[in-house]
Amino acid sequence: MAVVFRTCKSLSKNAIFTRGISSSLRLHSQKPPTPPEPLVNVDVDDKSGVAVVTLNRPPVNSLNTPLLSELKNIIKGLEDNKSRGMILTSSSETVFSAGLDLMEMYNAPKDKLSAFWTTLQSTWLALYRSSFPTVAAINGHAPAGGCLLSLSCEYRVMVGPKFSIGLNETQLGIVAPPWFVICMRDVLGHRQTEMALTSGRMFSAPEALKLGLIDAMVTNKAEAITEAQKFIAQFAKIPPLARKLTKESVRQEGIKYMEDNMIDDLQMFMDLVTQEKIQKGIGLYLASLKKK
Ligand SMILES: CC/C=C\CC/C=C/CC(=O)SCCNC(=O)CCNC(=O)[C@H](O)C(C)(C)COP(=O)(O)OP(=O)(O)OC[C@H]1O[C@@H](n2cnc3c(N)ncnc32)[C@H](O)[C@@H]1OP(=O)(O)O
Repeated sequence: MAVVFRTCKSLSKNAIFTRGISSSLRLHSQKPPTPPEPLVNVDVDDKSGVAVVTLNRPPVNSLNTPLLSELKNIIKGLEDNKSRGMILTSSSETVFSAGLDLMEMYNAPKDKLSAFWTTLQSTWLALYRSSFPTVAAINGHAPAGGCLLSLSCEYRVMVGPKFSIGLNETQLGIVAPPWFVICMRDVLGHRQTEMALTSGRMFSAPEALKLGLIDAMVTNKAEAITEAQKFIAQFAKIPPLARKLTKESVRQEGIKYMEDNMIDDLQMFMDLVTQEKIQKGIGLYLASLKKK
């Protein structure tokens, strides 16, 4: 495996300016700080050209603006490099992603909320319409936004039996936006989507397999990656342009929905998330998670 690019912008400045007592600017030298761990890692296999993209925001890979931005940049980089495929997974041993970072939505100023949602929209669109084959290797729990990322890929392999997956928004008193619904309907069909979404049900991996919410269940991450590689390998002889255009055609409803409704969708989110009772609900939910 060769690392092609890392998205972490290292804090390479080794000097800072501070304002002293005399108000004059002084230059202090200091040791270069250790660069923070990238929020998303990418490793491309030299032989197959397939990228393993690993969410890396402990403890639960909750999706905040910087992580989503990094993910979007990586997908764009893979597009530019005519990637042969992407496997999305997690560095955690128990959580694929806990979904949207609730801290980003709690007591946040409007400009931050807006930047958060628009980053989510564009990252989702980049993943959903990506030209290369995509597989989620779901090696842990995948509630809400974690499930959305998985549904946006073309194939889902999940480590089971103990992890769970689903769009649980209604259980939290919030509403899954229409593009979340489209993503689930793409995979489950109308009736099962209605049943799953109205109850906000989380499915164990075996239940998800039976329903078709995931395509395969394995017992560990290494097997998940191997299965994902096998899925992608079947496209080796399919002309990439024909594949890309066909995927776009099949996914046209979701793509068009987002392209035509970005602003309305943002407005819907802002109207909902800024309501007092929603804020109270998010606060209580966060407190219940921390109390566990
Ligand atoms: C109004 C909005 C309108 C429209 C938006 C609709 C779309 C929403 C989509 C979403 O994605 S909303 C997010 C929904 N996510 C969840 O319900 C998942 C909540 N988390 C869990 O169920 C569990 O954390 C887990 C099963 C994923 C993992 O369990 P475990 O390994 O036991 O970890 P902990 O629960 O102890 O969590 C560790 C740590 O992380 C914090 N945390 C967990 N999830 C989130 C999150 N989504 N956002 C922010 N922070 C989260 C948790 O509070 C713990 O914090 P500590 O400070 O105690 O370490």
